[in-house]
Parts: sequence; structure tokens; C-alpha cells
Amino acid sequence: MASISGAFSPSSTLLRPRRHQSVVFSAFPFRRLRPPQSIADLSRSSSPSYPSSSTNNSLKSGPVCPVEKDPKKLWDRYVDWLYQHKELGLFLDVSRIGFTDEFLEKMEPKMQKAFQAMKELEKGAIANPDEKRMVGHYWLRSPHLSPNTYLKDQIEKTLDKICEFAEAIISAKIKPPSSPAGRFTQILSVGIGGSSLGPQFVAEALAPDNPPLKIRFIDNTDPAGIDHQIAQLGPELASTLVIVISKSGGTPETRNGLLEVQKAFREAGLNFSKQGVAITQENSLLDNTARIEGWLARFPMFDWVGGRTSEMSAVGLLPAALQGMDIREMLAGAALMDEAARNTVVRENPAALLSMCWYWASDGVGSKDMVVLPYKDSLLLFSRYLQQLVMESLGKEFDLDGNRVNQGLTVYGNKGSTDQHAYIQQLREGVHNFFVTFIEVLRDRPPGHDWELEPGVTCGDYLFGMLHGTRSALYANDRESITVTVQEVTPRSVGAMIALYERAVGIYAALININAYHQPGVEAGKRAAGEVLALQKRVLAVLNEASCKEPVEPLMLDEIADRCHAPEEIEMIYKIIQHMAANDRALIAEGSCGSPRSVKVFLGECNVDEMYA
Ligand SMILES: O=P(O)(O)OC[C@H]1O[C@H](O)[C@H](O)[C@@H](O)[C@@H]1O
Repeated sequence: MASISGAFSPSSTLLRPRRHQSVVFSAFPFRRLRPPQSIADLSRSSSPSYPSSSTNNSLKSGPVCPVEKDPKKLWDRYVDWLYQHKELGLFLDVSRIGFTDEFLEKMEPKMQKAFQAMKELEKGAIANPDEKRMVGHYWLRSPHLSPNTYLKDQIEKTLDKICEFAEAIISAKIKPPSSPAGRFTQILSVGIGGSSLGPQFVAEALAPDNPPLKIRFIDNTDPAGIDHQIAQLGPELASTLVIVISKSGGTPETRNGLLEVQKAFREAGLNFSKQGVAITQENSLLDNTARIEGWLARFPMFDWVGGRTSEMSAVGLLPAALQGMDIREMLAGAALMDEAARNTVVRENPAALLSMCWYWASDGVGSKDMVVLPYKDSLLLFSRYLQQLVMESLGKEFDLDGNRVNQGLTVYGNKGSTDQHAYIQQLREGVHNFFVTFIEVLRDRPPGHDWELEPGVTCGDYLFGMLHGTRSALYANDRESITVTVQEVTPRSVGAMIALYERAVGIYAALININAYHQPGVEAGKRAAGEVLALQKRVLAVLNEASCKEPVEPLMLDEIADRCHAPEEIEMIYKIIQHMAANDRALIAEGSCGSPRSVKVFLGECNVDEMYA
């Protein structure tokens, strides 16, 4: 039997442990036992009730009943199912997910169908039918797979341009016009969602202690947050490269951030266009602005790359390169993972294994949350990155056949062992509505930097012990988990992990028959925000008119609502005025009862006493 090599030695062969008959876990095969809802239930029910045969658990066979605890059988399962990618030094352990042989057999046709869908996607099919777009983020790291030479050339030329530009900035061949440092020392990234989450995750994971340029982010339309970032830059604003990232080129939060930063540049007597870079779709509003204003550089985003899968495009590669990261290594790691994830044998495909575990653990309907627990500080933002990648892809109201499914898979988590001092208590003993994904990094410190803080024990040993102790403690209480293990956090392993989850999401989406590549729900939120701002403008017009009278005419809320022709919006009008008053843009006088109904609103000076005389 092939042994599992403890030592990691780079070679291209896959180690394949001898196949064992995997053990059936559930005491009542393929029935989903409905756990007692409360202690009272326990006293009432002599035995746990479980769904009648009519309940649709044709594929659901997750064991809420006790899982396998026999150490010998667990070891066999661990060895039998352990996936190892020798060249990447990456392991995937799914042994603590209790899928059964029957589940595997029932899933096999669905998995093969999903593999076929991914194959067609990579060949350039319109895999995003709602937006009639191809889905091409895999081509970014394997341009030769592009459906035509034009796209291949675009990808390769953009990568070369990114490397050349980053080298020119770092070497100060391109420098800011008026910086004492004589070179760019800071990056200010302005973007939101997929135009920021990937760069933030990668910066936290891979930025060296002293990068050639230090990065900070404006990823919201919070004026105080923007002020804080600009204040922290201080005089270094003069040596800051501002990268404005927006695929659509029209996202309000990003546009506001740009306007705020440009105001700061004006107030500092700096020429923004000499320090501005745009990453956006060609001919977008942002692209045209950057072109007309003569910004330092512009890099394209492609319509066949979604925001949440754009880390391997200029969105992620330019900031990474400017921080001194080896972006070609990141691409190489992703490409190696893509190659492995094209395997049509489930147990030899890490992305297929992941997606199958998600399906088992959450009934294929998101019935359990995915807790992401990297035991490595530098991977802190991985869960936040996965929240968008997983939830914006899978959280959909309708499936591809138009059925209302309200699908999804909830992701949360931060890092271990820190989170053991926050919410692991609930995971261990509380509501059983999750499964855990541990991210294990074997290398604790660079070679030669480790030391024993007690005989035979290092700090990293504690971290290792906390991970495995938590995994065992959860499993002892029937809590399932997956463990992804990498040797260390490098551009290659980060690229591989990104690719692993991009592919797992794609396969899982095919399993549940949804479009993973559009985001209709986000548009609804944007529209609603626009309606609030439109109402605010009407409120201001009404208040301005009233404030022009002599004496100033204070208005009750219902009067304002009537004059806005929006009586049904009186609550929103109250909230708008409350916000304006808190920012010294309106004045509120309240009657003694303090109720919103007694509120009188006005702009400018007014004798409050007279109002309630
Ligand atoms: O890159 P942008 O076009 O500015 O979009 C930024 C974000 O906007 C929306 O929230 C989309 O749902 C995200 O997928 C996208 O990443």
C-alpha cells in the first residue's frame, strides 16, 4: 500500500492510498434524524423522531446521529479519502464528513454532469446565461485555454503590462511629481466587493513586512473611514499611487471614494492624474474619466471575469505586484489546482470533494453554515473573501429552470486559535447548524527562526495542538469538518486555494442547478438606495421652501410627507431628517413627549420656544 509521506518532497506523482471500503456512518442509514428541539423534547420523546419516508431525503443522508468514533476505522477512512497534491504540497482531508457509499453512488451522475458543465464553461460556453456572458477566470492563469487567440493575447499582454508597470513604479522609473521620497511608497486602493476583497485577502496573506509600497484600502462610502485612511497617509499622500478599481466603472461607493480622494489631492495641492490608476472595463465611466483626465495608467477588466473571481486579473495582480509579490507564482499555483480540479474522478479532484462535502453537510440547500477557520493569522481575511465568492455565487432565488429555490451556503469565521475564545463554545455544544473547514499551515516560521518556549514545545506547536484539539472535540460531539492543509502561505499556495474554491463553487452550483455568475439581488439594493436619495432631495426642497418664509415655517413630519407627495414614506422621511440633523444639516425640535410624531423640522435659525408656545 502506498504510504502517506510525512515529509513533503516536490514530485509530480499523486500518492494514492489503497482503497478501503468506506464505513457507513449513520445508525439509521440514509434517514435524517430530526434532533430533539429542546430539553423538553428530550423528556417527551422516548426516541428521536425522524422524517416520514415522504420527506425528500433522497440524497440527504447526513448523519445527525453519532458518527464513527472507532479510531481504527477513522484512520482507515482518513487514509482512504485523503487527497494530496504533491507538487503543491496541499492536502484535503474529508474524513470527518460522514458521507456514505450510497450518497456517493447517488451523487456520481450529478458530479459527472457538473464536470461536463465545467468543461463547457472553460471552452467558452455562455455559462452565465442571465447576463449572456462567458465565464473565463480560469483562462487568466492558462491563457492557452481561451476560446480564441484574441482573448489569449489580451490576457498575456495585460499581464506583461502589469509586470512592466509595477517594475517601473518600484524602481522609481515612474515617480510622483512632488514627493520628498522621490518614489511611490504607498498604494491607496479604492474599490468595493470583488474589487477589494481579493486584494485585501492577498495583502494580508502575502505582503512582506517591508513591501516596496504599503497598501491601504477605501472600500466603503463612509466619510469617516475615508478621512481616516487619508489622515493616516498624511504627507505621504504625495507619494501615494491611487488605484481605483471597478469592473462596471459606476459603483457609487467607489465613485464617492474617488471624489473624496481627489478632493484631498486638491487640498494638498497635488495633481491626482499623475498618481491615479484605473482598473475597469474599457469605455466604462471610470475608464473614460481616467483617459480624459490623463491618469498615470489604465488596466482592463474583462466582462467574462466576475468581481468575485477577479483576483487573478489586474484587480488582484497589480496591487500584489506593487507589494513585491511573485504574481506569476500565484498564477502557477492556481493553474496547477485548475489542472487537478479537471479530474473527473471525484476522489482525485479536490474541488469535487469539497463541493460534495458541502452538498452532504448542508443537504444541498444550505441547511448548515460553513465556518472557515484558518489557523494562521495571515489568512484572517480568507473567510471574508469566501463570503463573497460563495454567498454571492450560490445565494440565488431561482435555479436555472426558473424554480424558486432560495439557495445559498452561509460562510463565516475568522482565525484559530483566536476564535476558540469567541464562538467555538457554541460550535462545540450549541445549535448544530454548521460544519467547519479548518485551514492548516504546517510551516510555523521561516527556517531558523523557531525556538522552544518550553522544553520540546514551540508556539507553533500550541497552534497546531489547538487546531487538532478543536477538530477532535467538535467531532466527538458529532460536528463534521474538512481540513485543507498547505505547507506554508506563499503566492503559489494562495493561488491554489483561490482556484480550489472558485472551482468548488462552480461544481457545487452545477450540482444545485443555479447560475453562480450573476448577482441580481445586488441590483435591487442599489435601486432602493437610489430611491432613498431621491426622497431626501424632495425633503430638502420642501424644507428649503419653508425656511425661506418669514418667520421660518417649522414643519411637522406629516406636513413634510404630504408636501413630498409621499405620506407612505413618513418613517423614511423621519430617518432622513434624523440623519441630516445629526450632521447639522437640519434642525429638529421635539415636543415634551419626545415622540417622532411631535417633531418639528426646520432649516436655519428659529425660535424653538415659539414653536411649542
Ligand atoms: O467592480 P465593481 O463593478 O465596482 O463592482 C463591485 C461589486 O459590486 C456589486 O456588489 C457586485 O455584486 C459585486 O460582485 C462587485 O464585486
